[in-house]
Amino acid sequence: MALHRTNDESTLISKAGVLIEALPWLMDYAGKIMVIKYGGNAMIDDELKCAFAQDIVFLRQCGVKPVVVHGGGPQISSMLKRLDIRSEFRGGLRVTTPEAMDVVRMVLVGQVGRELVNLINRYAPFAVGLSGEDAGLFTAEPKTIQLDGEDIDLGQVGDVATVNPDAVIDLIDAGRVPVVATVAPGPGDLVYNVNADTAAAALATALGADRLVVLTDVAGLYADWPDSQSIIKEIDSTELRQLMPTLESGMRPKMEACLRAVESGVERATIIDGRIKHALLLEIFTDEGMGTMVRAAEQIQEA
Ligand SMILES: Nc1ncnc2c1ncn2[C@@H]1O[C@H](COP(=O)(O)OP(=O)(O)O)[C@@H](O)[C@H]1O
Ligand SMILES: CC(=O)N[C@@H](CCC(=O)OP(=O)(O)O)C(=O)O
Repeated sequence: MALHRTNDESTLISKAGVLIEALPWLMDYAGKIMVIKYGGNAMIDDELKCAFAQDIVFLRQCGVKPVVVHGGGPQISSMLKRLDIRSEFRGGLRVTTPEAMDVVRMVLVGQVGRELVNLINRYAPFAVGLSGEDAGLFTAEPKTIQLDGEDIDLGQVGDVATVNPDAVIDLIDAGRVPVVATVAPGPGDLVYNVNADTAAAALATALGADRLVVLTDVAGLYADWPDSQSIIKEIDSTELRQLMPTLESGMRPKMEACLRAVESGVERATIIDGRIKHALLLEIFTDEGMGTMVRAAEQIQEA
């Protein structure tokens, strides 16, 4: 025999309220492709990683088609340190020597990707890991940047040159959840290190995804970093373009990626705080949402 634990009526009503609040969002997003970028800085501990995996399974069970693109910057840095290989960031990107590239590939594909696949598959056999090297998913072209008017050589760092999303679409159609690591083949028979935000935006565009959601380690985009009063709730692409030169470090490739995505047809790109448990579900299924949402200026005018 099992007895009911007594819950007062208001607790029960508020539980039902949470479910009902999700209803319009469930109806809106069923059948839609959502690219979710999981940054290495948001993979703080096992509990958070498990909660992320649960959120992905939850989305999939609700009929959403989630595609995970993962980072792993801090995990790469710690392995490079253990192996005594020097690495530095310029303009938010890791200068990648051939020696460092072996480590990037090993950590992203063989460690971070594998772990996420296993966490999701604890619930149901949905997740399949792949990288830009699989089935021609991405090709890379060497990335160059300018800092203070100077050309910077980033080594084996790539931008996405082409995307062939067929393998990802096959997996989605089979009810799977693709989990993508962002290394990609490019010129000179080399493999390139592609920033995960950049790759997520390119994949979201190629898939015609409805949404790009980026989990990171801040509450959102700050207009005046690090003034905590300056977190932006919503910004359009024109305003973001103006803010771009003021952005520092990892936020620059991230916001560039969001800009590219919304200007290429992704309806919304959102930056959320992945340090909060179940941030993804809170963003997708609550009216309030989380973090900073970017939309194309033209789209807001049309609405
Ligand atoms: N304007 C800004 N708003 C928010 N964060 C910023 C801003 N400028 C710089 N940052 C930094 O960018 C970091 C996020 O980028 P990054 O470390 O590359 O994250 P991830 O590993 O999730 O890709 C934040 O932790 C913060 O230190
Ligand atoms: C070129 C470049 O910087 N590549 C990144 C790839 C991983 C990544 O983007 O991870 P996060 O999302 O956790 O930052 C790196 O080597 O760290």
